[in-house]
Amino acid sequence: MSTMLTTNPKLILVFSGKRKSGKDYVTDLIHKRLGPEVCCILRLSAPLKEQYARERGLDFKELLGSGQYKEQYRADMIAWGERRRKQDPGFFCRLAQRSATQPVWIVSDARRLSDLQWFWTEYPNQTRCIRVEASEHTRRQRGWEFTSGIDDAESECGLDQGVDFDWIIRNDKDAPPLEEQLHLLFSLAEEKAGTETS
Ligand SMILES: Nc1ncnc2c1ncn2[C@@H]1O[C@H](COP(=O)(O)OP(=O)(O)OP(=O)(O)O)[C@@H](O)[C@H]1O
Ligand SMILES: C[C@@](O)(CCOP(=O)(O)O)CC(=O)O
Repeated sequence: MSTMLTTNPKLILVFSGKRKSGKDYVTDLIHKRLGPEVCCILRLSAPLKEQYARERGLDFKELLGSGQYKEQYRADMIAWGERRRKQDPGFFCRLAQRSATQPVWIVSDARRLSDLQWFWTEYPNQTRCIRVEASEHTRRQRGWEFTSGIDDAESECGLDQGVDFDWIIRNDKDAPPLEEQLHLLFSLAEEKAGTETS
């Protein structure tokens, strides 16, 4: 199925990282800094969770949150999503970008090579890939617990090898401040969006 691209972004920042590494925290920080006129956050999991919640009568907003509610359904959501991706790898990417009109897109939750490949194929000049990293100790402090069948499966490990990330962001207490690590990314986004202040 050919992709009807609704707009032509200047820059697409595709984030990935393990559970509780801080993908949402870091992308929310970037969104606040650049502002809603310049950038929007695309969550590949949002259209998945919306349809999954509708089919099962669950709370969509809770599934989008960072609490324990979504963890009860994670394994089943992963399986549900993988069945859709098997038929059409770009299914959730297309849905997530359908109403994006800002010049800078932040994709907060890529998890598979097929996610990256979709953006590299559709937007080869605009796409940059960023990995958010945090130690297991830090992640546990944020509420993560290793779960067999999830943390050793594609949803969490699909981008562990074979990706030459443009940036690695370390989101631990002993890492440099996020604003410092994100400085060049902010500059690139402001340049691409034509909002840089001299
Ligand atoms: N640098 C930070 N300082 C303070 N709190 C943080 C930081 N990074 C993450 N957190 C907190 O840790 C928790 C997990 O972060 P976040 O939800 O961004 O992780 P995630 O990678 O999106 O996880 P998931 O894949 O489970 O959605 C949140 O409560 C978030 O507010
Ligand atoms: C089902 C899934 O989309 C859940 C993601 O939830 P979250 O980004 O961790 O809040 C993960 C996946 O698609 O493998």
